Amino acid sequence: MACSVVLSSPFYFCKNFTVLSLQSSNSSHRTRTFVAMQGDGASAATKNNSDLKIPHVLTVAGSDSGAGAGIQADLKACAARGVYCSTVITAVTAQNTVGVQGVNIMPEDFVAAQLKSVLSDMQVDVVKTGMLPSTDIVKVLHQSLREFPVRALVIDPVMVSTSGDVLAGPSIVSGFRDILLPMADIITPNIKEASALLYGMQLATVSDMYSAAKLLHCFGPRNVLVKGGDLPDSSDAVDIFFDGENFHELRSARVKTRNTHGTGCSLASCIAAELAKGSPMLSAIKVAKRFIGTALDYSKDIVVGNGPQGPFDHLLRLKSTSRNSGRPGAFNPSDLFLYAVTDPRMNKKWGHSITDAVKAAIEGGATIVQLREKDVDTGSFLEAARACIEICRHHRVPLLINDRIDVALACDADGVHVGQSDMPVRFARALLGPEKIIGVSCKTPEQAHQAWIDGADYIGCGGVHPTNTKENNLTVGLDGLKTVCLASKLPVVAIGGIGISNASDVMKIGVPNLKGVAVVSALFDRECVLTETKKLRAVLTEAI
Ligand SMILES: Nc1ncnc2c1ncn2[C@@H]1O[C@H](COP(=O)(O)OP(=O)(O)OP(=O)(O)O)[C@@H](O)[C@H]1O
Ligand SMILES: Cc1ncc(CO)c(N)n1
Ligand SMILES: [Mg+2]
Repeated sequence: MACSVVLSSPFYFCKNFTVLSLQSSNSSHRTRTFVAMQGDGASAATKNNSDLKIPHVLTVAGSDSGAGAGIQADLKACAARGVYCSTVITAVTAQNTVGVQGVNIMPEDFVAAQLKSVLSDMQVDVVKTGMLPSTDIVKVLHQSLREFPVRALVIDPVMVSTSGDVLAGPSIVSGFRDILLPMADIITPNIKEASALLYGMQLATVSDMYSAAKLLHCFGPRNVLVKGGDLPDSSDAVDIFFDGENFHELRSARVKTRNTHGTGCSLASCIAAELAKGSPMLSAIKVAKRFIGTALDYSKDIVVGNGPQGPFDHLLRLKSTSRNSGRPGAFNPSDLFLYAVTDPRMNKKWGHSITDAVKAAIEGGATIVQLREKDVDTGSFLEAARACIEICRHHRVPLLINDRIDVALACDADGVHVGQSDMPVRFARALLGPEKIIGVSCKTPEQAHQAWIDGADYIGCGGVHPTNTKENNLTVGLDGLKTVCLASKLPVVAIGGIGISNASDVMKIGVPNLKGVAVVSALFDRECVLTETKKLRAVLTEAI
């Protein structure tokens, strides 16, 4: 097969290469796979309670000691997508953000043993392959899949790492082409891999990617996704999908980051995960691509390692430092010391914008801010919250939202404060996740106990004294406050009718988990919020 023929005419190449024989061997395999798939599904339903079955991807790939790509990326991607992932390790690489320092290939009989262990026992839905470093391993995989058919096969024909290190030598290319591609439901080569599979065809443009996708389809996979992450001079991340009939050009904004190591492995694993959940191919690809883009964006500034290409964060937990600069991190009970609660009527009365009021309170010494924008429409509340969050992040002061979980989520606030008749804490926790701060108003030891059980971070106890910000509010007095503090396993902030004149008495009740006072009028129903906050701060500092 001459290279020049491939390069000069894709169509001619398809018609004249071994396409017909590939397709016929392919379709016979397909039939087997399909029949097996039907049987597999039926037996799964009779053997097990299928409702309890978790979607299962088996990855057959190499280990990356740096954990950005390979088996480790596959595990993280599947975990992030809510799918069980088992692993057959084909090679162990010594690898970091600089490159690949060593490769130790597993003996093929031990790869076979791993495959048998997993496939004979567990109900694997989808097999995804990554680094397959020898033709013998490719053959072993082929044999295992014939013995234990699965619903779908995703082949990521890993050959060269982005650092330029060879992960599967040129001898593997024919193994991919002749053995695996005809079995595949989808193949996901990057530009270099597509080129290698196509005998060195140059891929420099999106139009070349279209040609490559069509040519690769001739080798027998049902679907082809040519990934353009490494396409030079492209402001978008463009991938070309071809299902044998139609093309889809999938574009997303290219995230400016060094942390793209493992995008290919992760994309293929996400596709496998979505297929395992039952998605059709194109939706699986779209979900997977969006997931990679989000994860890259989320972790674009994290720094792991000193080399040119770092890993990204699949679990969206290691937050980008630029986006979250100033984010206060885990809840610190001492943040309750001077707790400022906003009030739109007071701001209106004194001609203060919400942002000016919040800024002044923080500059005066407030240690946490709660936006309590009653009777304000949702759009305006969100707008105010987004503006305030910038100020709070800048000063490393947590911002909480009163009542509105949706607003807190939309503006990525640090948490919420809920009342006894608002969203119950356990539901708020389920919606907000483990890291957001949740405070709840409590008047009794029973409520304080429940708050602890439900997963709140602090309680607000009051009204300690009568207040005009809450009508018909039962006051608990200093004694009631003390009783609740003693019963509470959570830190407490006192609220209700507290100001410069009585804050000291409140703090002096002498219970260690009373961490501070929350105030509305004492700061915001004043002409100069900055001055009043400074004065209150001085009183509180004096009292402890
Ligand atoms: N900077 C980026 N911003 C957004 N998406 C990207 C970026 N880089 C890659 N992608 C996307 O990530 C997916 C993987 O593509 P890529 O071409 O990087 O694979 P790969 O080279 O096999 O990856 P690997 O680094 O694991 O070898 C594709 O959907 C691609 O469009
Ligand atoms: C083990 C392994 N598999 C795949 C890749 C491709 O990113 C890599 N760098 N390392
Ligand atoms: Mg790449």
